[in-house]
Amino acid sequence: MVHVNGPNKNSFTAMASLKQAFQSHNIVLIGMPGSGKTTLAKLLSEHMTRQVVDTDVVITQNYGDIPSLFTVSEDHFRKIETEVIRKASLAHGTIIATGGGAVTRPENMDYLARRGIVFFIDRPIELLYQEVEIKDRPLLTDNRDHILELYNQRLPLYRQFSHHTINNCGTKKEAVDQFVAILKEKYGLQNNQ
Ligand SMILES: Nc1ncnc2c1ncn2[C@@H]1O[C@H](COP(=O)(O)OP(=O)(O)OP(=O)(O)O)[C@@H](O)[C@H]1O
Ligand SMILES: O=C(O)C1=C[C@@H](O)[C@@H](O)[C@H](O)C1
Ligand SMILES: [Mg+2]
Repeated sequence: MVHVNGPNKNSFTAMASLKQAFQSHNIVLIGMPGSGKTTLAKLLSEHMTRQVVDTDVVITQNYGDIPSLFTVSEDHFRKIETEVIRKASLAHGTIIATGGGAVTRPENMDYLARRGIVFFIDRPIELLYQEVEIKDRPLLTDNRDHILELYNQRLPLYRQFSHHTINNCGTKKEAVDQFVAILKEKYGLQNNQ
């Protein structure tokens, strides 16, 4: 029996078998803009042959580019994001990469945790400064120091809403290895299934 810390703890214990439970669950990545959610979701999907849904990509494809949606208002973007997250959360066995601000609306995290194992991608702030591409991230374009403010505001939320943390301070492969180790140890991942 697997004990999972955090929200929506017991869907695993209720399922007939661990394997069945694991295969029906989504793997959800949350974390700061530029922390590596999109990148690691793709690498993990190659490793596990699961599909990726990247909510920022779905938004862009269906509603237009993110900076333009923010031009209407942040609330306009957030409503769209919530609807995209709601739909993405209905999937089974998918890897869901979220936008950095998904944690700012608790209903998003409710949807994602219903059948999601939620991983916080924790990338040190110095590395976010170095690598984050601010052009497509409207909340960061006016002032790079805003990253620190967002980090301080959101860190407690990323912790609160995640079941596990990936310390993305080494190579991308090391980060993927951390996912695999947790999925094997806690959820019975075998042969990448
Ligand atoms: N472990 C790592 N080593 C080197 N570069 C990394 C690592 N993790 C992420 N990066 C780089 O950081 C940048 C941002 O990553 P990515 O776009 O995946 O972030 P994100 O969390 O999806 O951001 P957003 O919330 O804005 O969508 C990319 O250039 C990616 O290659
Ligand atoms: O941190 C945020 O609030 C955001 C991060 C990006 O992934 C996009 O979802 C959008 O730019 C908002
Ligand atoms: Mg992304």
